[in-house]
Amino acid sequence: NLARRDVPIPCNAPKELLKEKHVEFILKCGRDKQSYEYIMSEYLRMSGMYWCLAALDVMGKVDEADKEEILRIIKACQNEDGGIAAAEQHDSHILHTLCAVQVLTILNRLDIIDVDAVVNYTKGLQNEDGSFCGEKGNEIDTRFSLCALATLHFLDRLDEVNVEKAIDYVLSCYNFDGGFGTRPGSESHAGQVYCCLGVLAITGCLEKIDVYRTGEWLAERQCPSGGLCGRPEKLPDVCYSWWVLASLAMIDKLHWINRDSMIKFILACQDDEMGGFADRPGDMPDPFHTVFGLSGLSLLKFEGLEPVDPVFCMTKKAVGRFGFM
Ligand SMILES: COc1ccc(S(=O)(=O)N2Cc3cc(-c4ccc(C=O)o4)ccc3N(Cc3cncn3C)C[C@H]2Cc2ccc(O)cc2)cc1
Ligand SMILES: [Zn+2]
Repeated sequence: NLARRDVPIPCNAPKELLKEKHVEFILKCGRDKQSYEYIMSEYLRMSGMYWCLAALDVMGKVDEADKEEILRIIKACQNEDGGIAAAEQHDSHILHTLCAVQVLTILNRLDIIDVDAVVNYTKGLQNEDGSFCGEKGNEIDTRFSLCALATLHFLDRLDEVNVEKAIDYVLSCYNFDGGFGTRPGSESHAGQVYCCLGVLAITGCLEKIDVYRTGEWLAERQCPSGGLCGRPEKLPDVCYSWWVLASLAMIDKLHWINRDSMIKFILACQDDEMGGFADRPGDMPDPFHTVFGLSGLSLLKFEGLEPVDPVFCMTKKAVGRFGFM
């Protein structure tokens, strides 16, 4: 049917932030190492650590994390090629390399890894046309351009790759509708818009696109429920809230979204028993949707949360660790 698919918000959905429950939910995720979820999510471990730590940081509770255990795992996950893997004995990947660098930036402990080796690994992923692979010789995706440039940004080593070509490649993925896709000519998707705007924000080139056109494409993602979806006809999902809100914040068009209905949708995605956020009201919560729900609320200036940086989905405090910011 032509009516945009949407999700009803149950009348008994949570209407306030259940902060203490979310802290408990996140701390439990890393504690029970025998649980089915923990073992099955090994391929996500490094990313999961970032999603959990970033969620604690937005809530001002980083000190509750087991820092020594986190540092031990990250040290054990740096491979010979300089990259960092999801877990021990896994292959390096730029997604997990960035997550590890983000965790170490939040903890201010970049000293525990071989930074030069990480830079060398990341450089090796750039192709002739300026694009990046996620791992050597594998698929190309604008997501990996953001991961590579964000990694080098935190290591203050952006000059080690061809930034001009990286920008040209991202601009070659800019679509007529104001969105961005995974590769030139690919369909616009909120996640790719977020990654491509992130590359342009890190390199100070946001003026190279039509921010009004892109702002319109982003604002059109809001559904009657207040939720945001990644593409037309997709159901709203709290992680899309982050991709769209962070993208709007980067181009200073956050006010183009209805703030009240957006907050109502995100709060409705909380699980009032276990804590945590699900992708939409009533589904199972997970750390991924929890960090993006909390960070989306923070961008909307919801009280009781630390201000976050829209490009990196980390607190401004953690990102501003460097003098040069
Ligand atoms: C449970 O099914 C999935 C599906 C995809 C993935 S993913 O790694 O390719 N990824 C991130 C992602 C993570 C979770 C999740 C569950 C438990 C944990 C523990 O920390 O994390 C759940 C979903 C998810 N997806 C899939 C998704 C989210 N909303 C709708 N969907 C279909 C996103 C997916 C891609 C991704 C996005 C951002 C990013 O930084 C990394 C990966 C992971 C689990
Ligand atoms: Zn989602």
